[in-house]
Amino acid sequence: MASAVSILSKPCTGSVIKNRRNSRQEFKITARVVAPKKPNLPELSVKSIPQTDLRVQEIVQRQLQTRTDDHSICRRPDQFHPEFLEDAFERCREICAEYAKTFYLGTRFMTEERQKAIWAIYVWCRRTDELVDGPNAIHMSDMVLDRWEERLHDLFNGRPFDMLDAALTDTVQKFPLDIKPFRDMIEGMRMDIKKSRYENFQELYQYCYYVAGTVSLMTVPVIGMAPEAIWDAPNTYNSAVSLGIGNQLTNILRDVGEDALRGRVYLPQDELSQFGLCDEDVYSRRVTDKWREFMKGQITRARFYFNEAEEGVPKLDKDSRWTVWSALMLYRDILDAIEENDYDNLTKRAYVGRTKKILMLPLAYTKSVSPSFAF
Ligand SMILES: CC(C)=CCC/C(C)=C/CC/C(C)=C/CC/C(C)=C/[C@@H]1[C@@H](COP(=O)(O)OP(=O)(O)O)[C@]1(C)CC/C=C(\C)CC/C=C(\C)CCC=C(C)C
Repeated sequence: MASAVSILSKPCTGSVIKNRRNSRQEFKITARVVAPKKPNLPELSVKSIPQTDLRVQEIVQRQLQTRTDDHSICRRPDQFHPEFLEDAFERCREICAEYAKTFYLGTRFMTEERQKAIWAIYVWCRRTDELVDGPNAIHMSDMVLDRWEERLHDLFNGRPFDMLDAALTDTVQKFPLDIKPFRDMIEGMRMDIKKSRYENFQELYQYCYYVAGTVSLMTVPVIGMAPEAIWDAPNTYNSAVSLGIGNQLTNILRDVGEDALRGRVYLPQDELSQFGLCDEDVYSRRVTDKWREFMKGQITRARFYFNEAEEGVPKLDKDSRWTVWSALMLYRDILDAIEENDYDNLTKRAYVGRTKKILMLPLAYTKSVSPSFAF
């Protein structure tokens, strides 16, 4: 994925931490991260593969290296009373179970420590999103986001503001999480309040990275990598970011009609006009042949990111692969559902039925253990 990678032209070395900071391993990165193969899109959309440098590899390198000294100050194992922490994680679990049933189900296949960490991350992401999308969004301003960012710094430095922040403080003390993806997500919220149109795919990609690619950078240190794949960490993180991008692009395609009701069009304006379309066509809610052709290209591109993501799953810790295959397949199926709706995402919301979701779980499990999907 061109935008999210910086080309690693020479090998570099360092120490890597797998989940727990005290289990370090030496690693050597020799991989050359290359721009992706172009998806088979109508010609007008191909040039939209982004080139923006989001400095993802800097985050990857930092996550792989020993935490810096300023983080060590907050490593006191007895910082929080165990009962307080238990309550904090229980609250995170409840929120995740209530608001994100599918994610919650996915986390149930993980170890207890990992589950708790993912719930804490989920809750932080949800609260961040609520600032701009929730009932108090009317009070949203740059100042509110600045204050939220200050709180983020505080919680990373062992000074949580409330119980839910404390769950994340405990998580960043146990797993090698970097603050940058969290700050980038806040940046995505800043972008969302300022912008309701995206000129081209590069701009849209940047938004998707901020609000979803960042989730991947937050979760990989928790779900862990296979020890034999550590040397390929940069490519694995790229695949992980692709999963976030694929998910967000899919969300956007699923929600075109709903977003339009809020005056938002998360589709590249230049591509709309290349297909002879404009905002008015979105607002009119009429599914025309032009719209169908346009949607085919958008769906192909979203699938391209899921295919990129697939390459990374076998490089994850074996205990996490089932969950990730499930997430990937569940979201990708939404694209099939849009096709099944004959590309009507203006008046209908595509969804994957319960039976299909349940049937998909053993398939995901088979992939997670099958040698043909092994690294
Ligand atoms: C089975 C299943 C779904 C498993 C869960 C996998 C998992 C650990 C996900 C992370 C959960 C998390 C911390 C979410 C944060 C909240 C957030 C911002 C979610 C956004 C998704 C859509 O949410 P929304 O509620 O708007 O959508 P619905 O209306 O409910 O459809 C996001 C768009 C982000 C999604 C991003 C990911 C799922 C990426 C997660 C990355 C990995 C698990 C690493 C994968 C690694 C490789 C190598 C492929």
